[in-house]
Amino acid sequence: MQFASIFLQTHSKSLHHRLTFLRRMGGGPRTFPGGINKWQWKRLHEKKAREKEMRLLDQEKQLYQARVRSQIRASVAAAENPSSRPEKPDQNQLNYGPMTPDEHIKALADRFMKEGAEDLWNENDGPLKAPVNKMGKGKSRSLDEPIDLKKLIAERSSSNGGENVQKREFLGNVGVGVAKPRRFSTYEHFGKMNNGLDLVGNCRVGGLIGVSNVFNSNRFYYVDAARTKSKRLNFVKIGEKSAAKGGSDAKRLKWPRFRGRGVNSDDDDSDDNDEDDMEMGGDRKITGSSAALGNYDVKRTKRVPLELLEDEIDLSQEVETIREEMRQWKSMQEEAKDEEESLLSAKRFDECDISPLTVKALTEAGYVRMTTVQETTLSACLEGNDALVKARAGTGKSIAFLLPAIETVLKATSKSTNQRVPPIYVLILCPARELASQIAAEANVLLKHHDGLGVLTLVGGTRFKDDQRRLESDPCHILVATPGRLLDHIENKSAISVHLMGLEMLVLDEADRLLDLGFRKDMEKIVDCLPRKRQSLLFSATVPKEVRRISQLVLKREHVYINTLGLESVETNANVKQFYLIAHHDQHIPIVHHLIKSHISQVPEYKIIVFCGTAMMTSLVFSLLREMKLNVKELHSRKPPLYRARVSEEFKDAKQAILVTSDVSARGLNYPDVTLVIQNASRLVGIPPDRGQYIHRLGRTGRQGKDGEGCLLLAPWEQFFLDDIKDLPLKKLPSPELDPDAMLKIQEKMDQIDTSIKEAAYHAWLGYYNSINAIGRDKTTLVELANQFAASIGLENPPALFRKTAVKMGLKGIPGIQMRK
Ligand SMILES: Nc1ncnc2c1ncn2[C@@H]1O[C@H](COP(=O)(O)OP(=O)(O)OP(=O)(O)O)[C@@H](O)[C@H]1O
Repeated sequence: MQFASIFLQTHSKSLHHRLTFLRRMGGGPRTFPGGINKWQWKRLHEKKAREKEMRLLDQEKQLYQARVRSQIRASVAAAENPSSRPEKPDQNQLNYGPMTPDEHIKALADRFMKEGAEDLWNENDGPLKAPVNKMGKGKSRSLDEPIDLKKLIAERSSSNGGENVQKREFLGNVGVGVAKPRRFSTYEHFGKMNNGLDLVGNCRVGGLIGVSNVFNSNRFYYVDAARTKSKRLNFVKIGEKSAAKGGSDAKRLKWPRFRGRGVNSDDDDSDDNDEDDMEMGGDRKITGSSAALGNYDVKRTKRVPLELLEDEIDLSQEVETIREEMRQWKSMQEEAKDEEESLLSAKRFDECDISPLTVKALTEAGYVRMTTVQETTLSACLEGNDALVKARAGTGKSIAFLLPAIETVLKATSKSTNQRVPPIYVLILCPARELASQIAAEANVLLKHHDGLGVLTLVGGTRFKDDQRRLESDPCHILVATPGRLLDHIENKSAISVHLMGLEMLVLDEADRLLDLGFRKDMEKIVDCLPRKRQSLLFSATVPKEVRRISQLVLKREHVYINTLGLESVETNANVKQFYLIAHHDQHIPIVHHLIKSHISQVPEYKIIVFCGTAMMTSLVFSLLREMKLNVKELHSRKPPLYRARVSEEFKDAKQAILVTSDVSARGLNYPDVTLVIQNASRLVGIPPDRGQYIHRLGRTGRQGKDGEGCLLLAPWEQFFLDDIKDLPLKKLPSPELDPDAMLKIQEKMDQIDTSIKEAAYHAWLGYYNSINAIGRDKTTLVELANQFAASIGLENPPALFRKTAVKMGLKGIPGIQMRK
């Protein structure tokens, strides 16, 4: 101890000197994390700052490209139809049309501008106002006329930039000929430089000071002051900059394009000379030094001149792509117009070879001219041919088969003598009760003046005995039935088989549905009981190849195939705008709610149908939307027949209503003036089982040439379905911004919904997804999906429930679940 104290006394002074010396020479104490010295620390952070800078430059480049594209788009669109789109759409309203240039740019900015670069975007951004109005001075430009971007830019510059250049307003501005000056930050500091120049400064990350007319000055300076925790501003004095370069504005700097950091190393030295001296308001001097450790990340990077960027982008290709898009959109619109025109043919009913009494009834019902499908099929059917007819939804197929059906009955009754059992001459089969009732109602309209001819329906949900009584007491010539109930009668040896002995014509409406696996067996049995000598007519909006093959089951070999669509055209109505939206499951219900609300706000006489995968899911979605105080009705197979009939009638007559329904309403039902069809919030609603069903569901809107909209909602893993409908003109919608309050409320309401409804929906969901085999396609296990689904509807203890359900349903071979023996 003593030795130590003597040593300290004698050496303390020199030790102190040595330590001091060491500190000076060695870069100070090791206070930086990781044991690195201050220079390493500085270099590390400079590197990070450079990387960040690169990212921002890249994002800005993409935004620039987007702006150029948008500019072209605006000019082409405006040239074609200056008033076609509003300049600034109402943000609260959902717009299903093509994005305006503004929306397009904003969407791109949202996509690219991440990581602290949000400030590069603000509301003043966006494309020019339709340039043709100013530039073309009223002249309209043709789509094919080449767009001279340079000229366009120069004209913009001269029209709005001249004054700015004189005044030298330093307003941030990126883009080609941007009409409005752009401010890049939410925090802006306006001041006057002591040389009299106006200045807009910036104290947020990504702040950018530019010159308002980029094509005259070519300079951008980047100032990042966010990391300097003090409120100090860091500006680059642009006036000095040009002086330092010894050049006027006319002299361009040869900066390389996005090379390395996007900064010309040649200019780095001169930048140092410029060191950030700037006076604001003539009395405040702001100084920043890049040599100071605290300011290591103060950047004064020159942005790449936009002219150079312009060279880099292959504009001709961009122009061509955009032109092509515009052409497609235009041709779609024209097609929609043609569609409306071509729906009705020139031929009138009174010119046809049909009973004058039928013509009278048609005229009274307001039908004077035939639709295309009616005109095309009538003569072939009257000649007695078997026919397979394909025509778009809502084009009048029902009357197309009812007219020859009535003629058949008239011919048959005129021939027949008094028979003990009055025969049914025409049997019309269709897949759903509501559709059967609708067809019967339409037939009654046409039979109005045909005394003694009658129509009857045989559908499920009614008492068997009642059917029998009606058949006996009220003999009919035309029977409209669903396959299940008709087969019940045939198998129970009711009088129906005898009535059907005299059958002359069999009609299958929605033939592809009746011949698919769900109904095939029933159909085979029914057809076996019918006389072979008959005429058969098959009608549908979709006729897949396999259905054509199976149609031999019903049709004669020498039948005619009438396709009113033409080979090239799509199966959906051109006047229906189709969109799809991909979003995670937990967002689906809020999105459905959002879509409905937006639509209601835009369309006063709205009529919306939301399609769900199963009856129980329909029930769940209905309960939730009702809790959200929406004017909803529910229609699915679990509801009693009278209730179904009432709801269907109410929705038909309603001016404002929302129908949440299962596929019982997907086909044939003619609800007038439906404005929007939503299919499908997959978790809770369910993607359509196939392409055909998508088309039929969509066909509930845009009927008789009217306008309509359809939105398909998919979960990310359900995107495979898009392959099945890739030939249809669907456009992708960006995910909407959901109202957090509404989301919260939906969550609350979901918690209030009865657990039994949720469990039933969950059970139905399992069966549904198992049946459409979605799991195999996506390699996602049903268990995972089931758990996600359960969580999204707030169902507790889903694994146990799943096991129970899986065992009950006999779901085998599903990855991720062990079946108990
Ligand atoms: N010649 C006509 N003139 C005017 N309207 C007609 C004519 N023919 C049918 N309509 C009307 O067109 C609408 C659609 O008819 P219909 O239900 O028969 O279409 P569809 O082709 O069978 O549709 P889906 O494929 O959905 O079953 C109905 O409201 C019907 O009254």
